[in-house]
Amino acid sequence: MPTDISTFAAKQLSLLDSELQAELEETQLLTSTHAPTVLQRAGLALLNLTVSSQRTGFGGKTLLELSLDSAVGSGELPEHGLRIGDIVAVAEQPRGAERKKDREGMEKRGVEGVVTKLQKEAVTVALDKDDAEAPSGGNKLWLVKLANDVTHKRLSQTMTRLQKMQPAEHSVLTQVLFGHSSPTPIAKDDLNAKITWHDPSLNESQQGAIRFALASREVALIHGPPGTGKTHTLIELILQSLDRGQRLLVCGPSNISVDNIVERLSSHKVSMVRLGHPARLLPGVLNHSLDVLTKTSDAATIVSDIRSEMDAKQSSIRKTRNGRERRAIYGELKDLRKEYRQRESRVVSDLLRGSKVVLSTLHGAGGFHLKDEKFDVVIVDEASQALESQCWIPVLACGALKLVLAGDHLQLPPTIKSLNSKQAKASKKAAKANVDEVATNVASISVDDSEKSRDGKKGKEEDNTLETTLFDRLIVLHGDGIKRMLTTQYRMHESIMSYPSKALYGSKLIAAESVKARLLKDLPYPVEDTDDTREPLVFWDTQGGDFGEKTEDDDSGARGKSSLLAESKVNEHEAAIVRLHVGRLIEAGVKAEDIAIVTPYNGQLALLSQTLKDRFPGLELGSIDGFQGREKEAVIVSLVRSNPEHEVGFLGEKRRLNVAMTRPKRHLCVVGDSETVGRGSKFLKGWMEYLEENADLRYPDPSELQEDG
Ligand SMILES: Nc1ncnc2c1ncn2[C@@H]1O[C@H](COP(=O)(O)OP(=O)(O)OP(=O)(O)O)[C@@H](O)[C@H]1O
Repeated sequence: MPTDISTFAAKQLSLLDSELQAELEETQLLTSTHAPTVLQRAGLALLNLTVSSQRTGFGGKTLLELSLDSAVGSGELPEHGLRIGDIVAVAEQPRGAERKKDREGMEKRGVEGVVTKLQKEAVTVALDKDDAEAPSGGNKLWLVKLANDVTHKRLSQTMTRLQKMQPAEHSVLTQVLFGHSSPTPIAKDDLNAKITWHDPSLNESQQGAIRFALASREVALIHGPPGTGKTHTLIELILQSLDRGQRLLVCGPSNISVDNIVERLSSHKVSMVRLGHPARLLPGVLNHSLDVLTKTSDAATIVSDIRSEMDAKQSSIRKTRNGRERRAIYGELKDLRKEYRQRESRVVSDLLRGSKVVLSTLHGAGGFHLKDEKFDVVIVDEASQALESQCWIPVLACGALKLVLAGDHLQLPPTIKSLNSKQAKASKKAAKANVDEVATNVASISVDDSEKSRDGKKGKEEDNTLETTLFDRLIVLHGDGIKRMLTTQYRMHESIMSYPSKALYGSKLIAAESVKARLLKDLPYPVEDTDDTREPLVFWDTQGGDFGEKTEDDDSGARGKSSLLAESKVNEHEAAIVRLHVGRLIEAGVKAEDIAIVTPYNGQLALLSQTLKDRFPGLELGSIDGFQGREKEAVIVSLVRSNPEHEVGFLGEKRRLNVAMTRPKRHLCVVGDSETVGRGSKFLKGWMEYLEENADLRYPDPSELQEDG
């Protein structure tokens, strides 16, 4: 059934609005109810700053470097949670009694900008407005993090554009993406055409996926389960498309996903440009950044001359004696900036025009640089981690004829805040003891909905929600015929892989020869052969013991905003088993940095971190959600839930469990109560049964477990 494009876009717009509201509520709640010092402690503000330098950055923007006022003490900034790309306001620091009132007006009077550089002693902010007068001289300044509505603006612009398009303006690709026409059938000859592979080691399913993507006219999905070489496959697809004279726009939801591709492409001498602020890019990809190329290419001198002139003017502002002098300089800077932009944009468009591959985040593809650029194919990596509206940014920006999405819809989708806050409200009402699931990520209620819609059992209406990704929706719309799955995985021991393969991937996964029997005892450094290091799969079953979970207030004062909302679960006995198991692995010689502990509950994570971080430096501890995309030699999963009601909370989300159980290479140790967990869902029941039959089963002996207070 085709979807009405304008109705779809309108619904997305309203969902995006709720999402923004949820984010604003969270941030405003924090800034309006807490004193600046509290905000600083929570990592959301920096106090007692002064401008240590002012210069011109990419796009002619003013860069303010802020460091601690020397009257305040040592040069290092206090610990903070600011990240590059955060939107902040910089303003004069309010004094004494006026503090609260001043803070309320801060957004109006201060200047806004984006954090572009973080050093131990300074933070650099690129100001948004050209003519914003940077706060200068005299008083101390402070900086506070604001809600980021930039992303939202671009998403809603994109959806508004889609909404307003007349049917005649819809490209063939757009029509296929909404089911108004079917994808052009692929001719057998096209699929079997002779191909000279750049990488002869590609396996059959990878080659098949590339052939399929090359032969598809409008859309192709590459389904890459954990460790199956999705990015590896995309690199070959990019090279093959270039061989066919195509021009490509390659995107991912995060900077790291894009950089990963740039790094791997760079050995192939491809003419490419990476869009995006250099401060957010990996050092290894800087040579391909548009900003850096603009400075280093032959044409760059005409830009750098004028940049030096602007810098000189910027620094002279600080020496001015009155407002008139300052205004005069701002006037001159305005003219210079105009000239600078004209020259810079000539250099930029020459560079872009000469590039066969342009890479950027999905969001970055909506910038002005690509306004007049045309591409044959848009390729999106990690597409099941992106909102549908994000994927439309590159598609609409460059008039693409074809879209290739690579991802795995059976791992976790992007985080949706409005869902969390809805669920927070619902669960607060629903149960006294059961409020914790808001702490981490996606709500299981709605996730179940989207799972059903993937199975095609749900009505069309439910397909249009934020958490339904484009990847999901296209499978429902056009069926499995538009996707190809990669089936050889290069990460996990066969017994670690088997259950997720059977339960989620139609038993199609195959463990590559090189990994299927790898054990910890075979690591390339000395590891003893013990009961633990020769086992790929261990299950510590706590059923029947006195191993109940507890609900805890999360008052750790940690800086994630979620921690301010969360109550969480802990299970001290499980923590003791985890400590015992880690201790044994390390004693056998496994390096701490080769071991990770993951758990879905922040409370459990905090408890484990307290007692293990110092004892075993290098050991990694994290939430399951934060570990997506990663791998380790050994992974210990603490499931936490153990209660007479058989409540499993968000363990019920099989995509979360899938992520947890597919991170390890050689050893997976599960700690949990099979009695509680096994009643959670069909998937969990099956998993417990699989573990009981295939894992090395352990039953905790209380005398061995050392507990921490
Ligand atoms: N054909 C192949 N032959 C041998 N090794 C391969 C092959 N394809 C991929 N690999 C290896 O498998 C690992 C995973 O590859 P890659 O990073 O491309 O996977 P991915 O699917 O993008 O990752 P993720 O599992 O996080 O989605 C890498 O170490 C890669 O070198």
